Amino acid sequence: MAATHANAEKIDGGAFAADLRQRVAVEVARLQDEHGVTPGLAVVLVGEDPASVVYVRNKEAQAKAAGMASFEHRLPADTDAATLLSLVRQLNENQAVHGILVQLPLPAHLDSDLVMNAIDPAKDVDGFHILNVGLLGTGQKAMVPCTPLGCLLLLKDRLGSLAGLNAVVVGRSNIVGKPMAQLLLKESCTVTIVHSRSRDLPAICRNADILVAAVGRPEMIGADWIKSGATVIDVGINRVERDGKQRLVGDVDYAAASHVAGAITPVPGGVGPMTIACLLANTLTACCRIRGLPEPETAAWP
Ligand SMILES: Nc1nc2c(c(=O)[nH]1)N[C@@H](CN(C=O)c1ccc(C(=O)N[C@@H](CCC(=O)O)C(=O)O)cc1)CN2
Repeated sequence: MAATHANAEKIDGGAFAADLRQRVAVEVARLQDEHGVTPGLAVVLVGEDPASVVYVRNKEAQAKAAGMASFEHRLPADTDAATLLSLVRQLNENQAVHGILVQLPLPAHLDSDLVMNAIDPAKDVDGFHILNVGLLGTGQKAMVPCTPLGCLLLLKDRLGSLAGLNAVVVGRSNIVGKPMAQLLLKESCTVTIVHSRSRDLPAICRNADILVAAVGRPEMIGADWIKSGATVIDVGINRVERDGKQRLVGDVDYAAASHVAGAITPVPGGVGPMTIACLLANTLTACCRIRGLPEPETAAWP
């Protein structure tokens, strides 16, 4: 039986993201006034995966709302690799484009590593290019993947220094789990990554001051996996049917975990909105670096 804690604080990622977007918009306006430069974000969607269609639409709308130029590219699901790579090369050359994002997942016939590594690393606002992966892994100035960056910002806002805390990351994906672990390590946490083959997952998680759940399994993490007072970051976005209705739930059983955790992100309204806000912050940072201008105040890394 897990020790109970007064009801956990709900970490409002929606509000934090709105504030970050606003701060990015202020810096974009300043860049235009002082240097005549407008940051440009190119978003590429291949196919019509329903969730991706929504995410891409939101990215474009939020880029425009922040005063950026948005370059939108929709390609059919049967697009071949040569066509996609040719578009990426054109965007690499386009001086009005400072950030390039190819929405994942790509259709199965396309090799996402090949596509990510074709993006100019300076314009890789997703931080998925192998050069940025290596820079992050060695603690150097990199473009940092948006979702883990959003998680880190929420954690630092709540906890201040993370040094010395036990952090457990559940999931080892290249998009979230691995970069999240790197970021926490850079913050001097003691980091453990667990995954489907790990032994006694609940016992390892119960040792976590910070628990980041990124497995993609609806409500897999219950109250008895959580240390009393821990900060829980739920990256999962799972669509489930409950009482005949479609609902969105995380990887953590929110209601149960709330009685044990000290603070927890909800789904929706937690990590999700931070992903796009961090994308805008990365695009602004990329623009400043490419133009040789000082780093913007919203550049959260390193
Ligand atoms: N090239 C990339 N592809 C993907 C990324 C990424 O960072 N780069 N991440 C995810 C999807 N994603 C952004 O692309 C994303 C996911 C969720 C949200 C979000 O705002 N979620 C809301 C709920 C929205 C809903 O109803 O579905 C929330 O959690 O509150 C934004 C962006 C995979 N692909």
